[in-house]
Amino acid sequence: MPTSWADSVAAAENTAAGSYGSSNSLAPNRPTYVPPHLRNRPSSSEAAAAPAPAPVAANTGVPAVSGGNRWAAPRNDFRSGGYGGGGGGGGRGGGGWNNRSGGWDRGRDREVNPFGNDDGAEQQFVDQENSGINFDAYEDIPVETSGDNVPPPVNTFAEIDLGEALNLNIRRCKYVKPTPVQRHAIPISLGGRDLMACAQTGSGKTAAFCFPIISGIMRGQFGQRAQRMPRTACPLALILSPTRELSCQIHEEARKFAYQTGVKVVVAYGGAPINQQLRELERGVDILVATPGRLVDLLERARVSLQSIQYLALDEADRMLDMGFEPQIRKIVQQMDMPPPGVRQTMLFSATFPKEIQRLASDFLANYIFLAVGRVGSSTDLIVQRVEYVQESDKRSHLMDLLHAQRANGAHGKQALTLVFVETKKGADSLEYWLCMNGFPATTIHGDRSQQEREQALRSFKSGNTPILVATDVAARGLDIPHVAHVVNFDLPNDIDDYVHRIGRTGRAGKSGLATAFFNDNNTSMARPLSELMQESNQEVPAWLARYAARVSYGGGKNRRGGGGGGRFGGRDFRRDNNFNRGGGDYYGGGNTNNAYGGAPGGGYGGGYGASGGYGPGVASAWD
Ligand SMILES: Nc1ncnc2c1ncn2[C@@H]1O[C@H](COP(=O)(O)OP(=O)(O)OP(=O)(O)O)[C@@H](O)[C@H]1O
Repeated sequence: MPTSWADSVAAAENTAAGSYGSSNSLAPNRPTYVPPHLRNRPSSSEAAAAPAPAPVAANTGVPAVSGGNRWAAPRNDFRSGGYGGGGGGGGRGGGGWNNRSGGWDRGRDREVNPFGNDDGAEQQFVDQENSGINFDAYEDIPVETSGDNVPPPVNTFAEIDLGEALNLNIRRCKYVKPTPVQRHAIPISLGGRDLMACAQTGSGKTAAFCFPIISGIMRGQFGQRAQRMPRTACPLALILSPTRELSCQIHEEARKFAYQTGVKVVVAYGGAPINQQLRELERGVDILVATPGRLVDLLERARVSLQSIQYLALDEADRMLDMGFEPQIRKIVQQMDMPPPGVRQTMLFSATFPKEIQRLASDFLANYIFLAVGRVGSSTDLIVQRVEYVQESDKRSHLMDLLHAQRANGAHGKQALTLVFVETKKGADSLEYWLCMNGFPATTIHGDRSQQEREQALRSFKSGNTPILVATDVAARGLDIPHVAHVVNFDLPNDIDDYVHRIGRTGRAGKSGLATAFFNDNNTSMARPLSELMQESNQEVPAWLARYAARVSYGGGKNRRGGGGGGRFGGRDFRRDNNFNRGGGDYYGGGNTNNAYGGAPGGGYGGGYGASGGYGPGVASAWD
């Protein structure tokens, strides 16, 4: 039985044409390429697998925050003194609200409304859910926490005292209830605890680290910000991310969450004129969102000092700590003037967290809580994953085939937004050119394009003007592009974690999505991790891929799963490994698992949360 429209096409091809002629006996017996106009259409039920883009929802208008609020005092009213004492985040969680101005119209600066027009009544967004979010998809999601005295999760935003202005912005965003990672991570961070959090792509991690930071700054308990030099900016929070586009996106999101809270968010990233960013910084910054390279530049010019940092968040933390970025991150976090772990609060977030990276990351954390949201070692079930055996020389025509079928099945013959990942920058350019020549409006994003071109490409893709975006891994992580219907791995990555992030550009925020990968003999090292990942996320693994997976031995390396590799998101806290549990549990103070997938009976949440220390080292809690 065909399992996708592409399989249906393949089935039709099988009857219409000969075999691929591959000499490899493992390769599936596939016909030669037949142009789409010569083929039968796939069956209609399966054709629906490539969802059409929904209309883009416009932002609602935003009324001004009304009434005298608690943040009516002028900004920069930090109490004098050090870090608020207590170390280890002590004193962060409690206390009242400091007076901060709602909106930061100091001097020349007026806060621009990030929600767009101000013409809507509040009721308009209060009653509305964020369109298209399928919360049911998250209801049964397993959650695992480990560490000392894990604060209990919340079920609603109302249960958390985030502050009136931030709550209003949450409603403006139409977030009705917190996603699972938010339910757990926000109370942990508000409790002043360091956190390593692992949750699926598209599950709302950005808000999970932004809300506690904004709320904490609104409380304003951090004392006077010492300024060594008049032109040196001293942010209270630093959010680092690996790509310029992701930093921009986090900045946009954080500006919405911080609107009229008095908390100012500034972004700094490479490839854009530094002078403009310097001017922004001079006007004041509470939260700095940055890429590591540009930040190092600003630090070396002494235009930014990290001495007042209270919150450090690393988004895509495993990427930030892998070989490419680690030296820069160590320089920023350990060799400049940032307060040490235990004084600042540190939050690490990603959808993937290999154990070796967890080990590295623990240098940056103090007595942290590990949080895993999602079934252990799984990809999100919301993404339908297909793998097709395609020889290198057939990839273009095969892609064309997919795009034709997708267009034919799309609403009003429109092309659904399709993100095509390739390995090289040259490959991206040449595929883009070829697609355009063949009547498929495409654009490209990769490291050889100017920042202006990259941003323009992203805009053009998002708007649907060029519904096909050919990208290198620069677009693999974090980008939240609404209505991406299909991710095509034209060239498979060499690392299964990269695959997880790439396909995560679709199927976001509870929506469904489709991911197709082209596999051939150049990708044999991916056969096993790919088939395991597909199995774990309830996908059908083609028999030929299972054969490859069974034959190919893979002796370690990044794709090794289980033990050293650490699995996909939902991976386990590396402190639970035997090595780290010996000697009385310095690292690991307990584990709580809240999950529908079996496990040891007994226990439960109650015992794990008490101040008396939770579960003993290495003892897994009950699964609810
Ligand atoms: N509580 C919520 N209710 C409704 N929508 C939400 C909520 N939280 C986040 N979202 C939306 O979900 C989408 C995905 O969120 P986000 O980009 O933070 O995911 P992520 O977990 O960081 O993904 P990735 O791993 O790919 O970086 C965004 O469009 C965001 O606005």
